[in-house]
Amino acid sequence: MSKYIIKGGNRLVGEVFVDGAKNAVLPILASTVILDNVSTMFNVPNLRDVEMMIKILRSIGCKAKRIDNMVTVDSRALNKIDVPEDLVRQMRSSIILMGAMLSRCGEVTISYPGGCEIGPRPIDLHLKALKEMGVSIEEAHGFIHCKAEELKGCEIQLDYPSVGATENIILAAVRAKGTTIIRNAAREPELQDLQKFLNAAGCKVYGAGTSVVRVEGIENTKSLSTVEHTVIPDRIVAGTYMVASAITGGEVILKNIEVEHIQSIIAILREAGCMVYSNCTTLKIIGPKNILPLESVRTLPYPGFPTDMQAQVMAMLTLAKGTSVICETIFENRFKHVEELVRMGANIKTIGKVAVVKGVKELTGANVSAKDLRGGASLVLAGLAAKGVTKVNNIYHIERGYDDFHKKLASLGADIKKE
Ligand SMILES: CC(=O)N[C@H]1[C@@H](OP(=O)(O)OP(=O)(O)OC[C@H]2O[C@@H](n3ccc(=O)[nH]c3=O)[C@H](O)[C@@H]2O)O[C@H](CO)[C@@H](O)[C@@H]1O
Ligand SMILES: C=C(OP(=O)(O)O)C(=O)O
Repeated sequence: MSKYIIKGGNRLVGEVFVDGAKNAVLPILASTVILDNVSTMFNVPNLRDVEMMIKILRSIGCKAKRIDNMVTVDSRALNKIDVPEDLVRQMRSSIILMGAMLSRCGEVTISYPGGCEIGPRPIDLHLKALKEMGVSIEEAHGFIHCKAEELKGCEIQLDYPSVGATENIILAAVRAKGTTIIRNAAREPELQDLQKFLNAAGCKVYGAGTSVVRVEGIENTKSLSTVEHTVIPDRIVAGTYMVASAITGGEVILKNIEVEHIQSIIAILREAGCMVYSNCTTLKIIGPKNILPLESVRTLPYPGFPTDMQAQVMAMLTLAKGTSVICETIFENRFKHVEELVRMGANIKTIGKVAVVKGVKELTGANVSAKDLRGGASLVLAGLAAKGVTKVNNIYHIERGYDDFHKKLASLGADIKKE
């Protein structure tokens, strides 16, 4: 199994291009099945999860082709309603095919999804909403069979602004009879990108990015057209390179960002002493001489500070001049990186949802293991600043979400290689 070998201590300097967002392109790829047409996506990152979604689409009869960062999906020949279990179990986003397939075929059999093990990740909100839309659901032997004679638009009040549930409901609703209103919808930017893609094809989705989304169902698919869509930049990848600059006292320029999407990350990094200058699509971040501790970092649904940046910011705070407190409110078990950071000399104590990080003078290189995607990225960041050599094992987790991570870090001056 591959690993990253990092010799820490280099200050990162230079420019890095931020690729398209994994969490935007995955639901968009799933939604191509609804259109019964040809869709072309640009700025598609080369990631394990994206390749998995493309494999799933092919397995149900779609034709999908990648040329560099452009992916074309022709969903006209879709001919199966069973989504293969081995592929579905490899990532979380596969569950979004439930809404998409219901829209296209009125029926789907799918297993429970996989993805990062960051706590229990139920799909009760997805299923409850689909039932309200007239879907009958049978669960047995780890499979979910959904069928709807007719999908009915309705008013759905989500108990929690779940990203995946909001996406699934939107996709089920675009071809339902009547109008669907989702209240307490997730407001993440990836939902706005999904809306943009769907509406470019002729769907009628309004309000994505706010907590009330309205979808007017289209009964005749003949009115849907082919789409060309450029995926939004990945705000979490951007945040990760920002921390790479911060933790090494570096000076990094990020190209292809959407500054509005990363305001909460910018705020946290400024509080930690970084200098950040930006316009809409480019940002420069200069790491501080001394990282300042943060009294309270709390992960929250967008526009709050993202849970997907918690581990990376924790890596940075292990070297702060003082004690920081991090509260993880989204996932129940998203501190698996802590014991690995401790191996590198970090001083971190966790009690339930809270981690207390006492800054240490230096981290030391160690043999560590990625347990999930962002936790894995945090170990690489820690390795960039640590004294000596860090080996990060199980990097297949990291490759789910970062395109050419080691090459991009190396181009900024990091001493990192993949073996
Ligand atoms: C592919 C993708 O886009 N993944 C992102 C998405 O995951 P995902 O869509 O899985 O995250 P959700 O917003 O659904 O989950 C947030 C919280 O709600 C809970 N929940 C969710 C659904 C449900 O039916 N019942 C329930 O209890 C989850 O267990 C979790 O505690 O949003 C998360 C929160 O920003 C991010 O960390 C993930 O990177
Ligand atoms: C948790 C993540 O992804 P997923 O929801 O696909 O597991 C993530 O991107 O950090």
